[in-house]
Amino acid sequence: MPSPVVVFIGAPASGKSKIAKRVAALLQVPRIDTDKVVVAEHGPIADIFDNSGEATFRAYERAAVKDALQHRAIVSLGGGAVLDPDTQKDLTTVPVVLLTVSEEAVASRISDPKRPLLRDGIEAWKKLVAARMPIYSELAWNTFDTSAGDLDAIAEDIVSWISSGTPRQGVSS
Ligand SMILES: Nc1ncnc2c1ncn2[C@@H]1O[C@H](COP(=O)(O)OP(=O)(O)O)[C@@H](O)[C@H]1O
Ligand SMILES: O=C(O)C1=C[C@@H](OP(=O)(O)O)[C@@H](O)[C@H](O)C1
Ligand SMILES: [Mg+2]
Repeated sequence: MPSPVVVFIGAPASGKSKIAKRVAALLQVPRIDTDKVVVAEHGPIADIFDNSGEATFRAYERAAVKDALQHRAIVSLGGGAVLDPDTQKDLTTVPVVLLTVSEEAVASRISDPKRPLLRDGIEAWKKLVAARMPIYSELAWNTFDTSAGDLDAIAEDIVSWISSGTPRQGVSS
């Protein structure tokens, strides 16, 4: 069965969707963003949370992740997708890139109302990230920080790592 070239995980607004798009373009491989799949199938994420609740969103998300992981693609997950135990299990066998971002750098990126879990702003982001970091770190084969530097340069660094055979480097401090 085909499997992803690389899967992006990490905090909301760490740059997963944007960087995955650039990496896919550089490598000329299809890109699948699981949030985009959920939106195409079920409508805006904020509406799903408001009308049906987070559990329903997570079920839609898990279905999108399960399908995405069966394609040879660059895959970007939503920040909370790794909370699902089956997704954690699935991610043990594919190259996983963790994107990180500092609290200072992310502050200006999270005003977008599309993320219902961040309606309380930076404090909500900090809590989410602190709770999830053990899972992110456990799954990551390599980590790239997006706090500084432009998106194209970060994407090029990630492509170099992929081209070198995705060696496991763990989480940089
Ligand atoms: N290195 C960066 N420099 C500047 N802006 C960035 C950088 N990385 C991400 N962003 C911005 O942060 C926002 C969130 O990016 P996105 O790819 O949607 O993150 P995620 O998918 O991780 O939530 C976007 O507006 C994007 O342009
Ligand atoms: O962190 C989360 O739980 C979420 C992150 C979002 O994706 P991004 O990480 O791409 O912003 C999106 O899946 C949803 O709003 C929930
Ligand atoms: Mg995204």
